[in-house]
Amino acid sequence: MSEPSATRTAAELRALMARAVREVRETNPLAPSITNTVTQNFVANAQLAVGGSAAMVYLPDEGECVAAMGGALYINLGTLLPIYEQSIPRTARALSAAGKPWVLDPVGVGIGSLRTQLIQTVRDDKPTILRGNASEIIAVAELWGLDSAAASGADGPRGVDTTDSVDAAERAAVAIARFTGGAVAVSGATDLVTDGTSVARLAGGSPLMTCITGSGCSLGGVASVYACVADPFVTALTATAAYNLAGARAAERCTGPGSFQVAFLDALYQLTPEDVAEAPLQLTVL
Ligand SMILES: Nc1ncnc2c1ncn2[C@@H]1O[C@H](COP(=O)(O)OP(=O)(O)OP(=O)(O)O)[C@@H](O)[C@H]1O
Ligand SMILES: Cc1ncsc1CCO
Ligand SMILES: [Mg+2]
Repeated sequence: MSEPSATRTAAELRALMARAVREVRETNPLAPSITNTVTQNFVANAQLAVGGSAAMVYLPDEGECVAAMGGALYINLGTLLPIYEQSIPRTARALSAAGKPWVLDPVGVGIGSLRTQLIQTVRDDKPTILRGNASEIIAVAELWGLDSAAASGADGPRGVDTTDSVDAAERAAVAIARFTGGAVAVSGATDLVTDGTSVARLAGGSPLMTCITGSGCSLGGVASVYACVADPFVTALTATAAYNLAGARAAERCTGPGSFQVAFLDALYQLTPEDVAEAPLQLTVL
């Protein structure tokens, strides 16, 4: 994995994004997951489509085992089971102790007490990449005490969906990235990715991505594949750009959500390093 430098230009980042896409296709890295039962199959298929390898587990010792085995891990809180009270903290601790990259998707933060408890428990294990929709990112910044005003003007998640705009989550995202030392990716019509030093806005995708379940979940899974070969900011940018391109292309070839999902996996599979390097990306240094 390459080390991040302080601040990089858009051209430097684009070259590293292309390298990440190429390296994943050449090395087929394993990025195991503890993820929700709704979208598990789609997450695994998206990881395979970009050239990675998937393995989904549930139990505490399995989480620790795959944390040692994989290049990076994906933890998604979408559908919690009682055993996750042990599996998720033990896996996050193992990752943090081993210095392994991992991606956290705090799906549905606010539903029930275990989700809140788990997000608070893994705070100091510092996910390398926090990925979520705008309402989820705002809620995590507040739960972690990083932006006490974050949720004051926010509407909050509605189940697993956002009610807030990506721009409304910028301050929360920057605060989280500065705390973790990693990257935060906020999804929406135009996505926002930050490492706490720079903020990138990436346009593209399709509104059809909100008509199928798991675009966001699988984006997190694909990010964990790129995390096996790239630093956090490059990882989050690469996955986000890949999704925006594949979403836009799939929308041109489909007749509705069902055929969109199939076309989307095909488009992910067909993406080249050059495509990703040329994706829309607007960079601002803070
Ligand atoms: N209106 C839109 N136009 C274009 N792309 C979009 C739009 N809304 C979301 N996307 C894209 O869809 C993907 C998932 O983002 P979204 O914010 O829907 O995630 P999510 O709410 O976590 O999804 P889920 O929890 O269902 O997996 C991202 O790649 C994002 O860029
Ligand atoms: C619909 C749904 N419910 C719990 S997880 C999930 C997948 C999208 O986040
Ligand atoms: Mg989601």
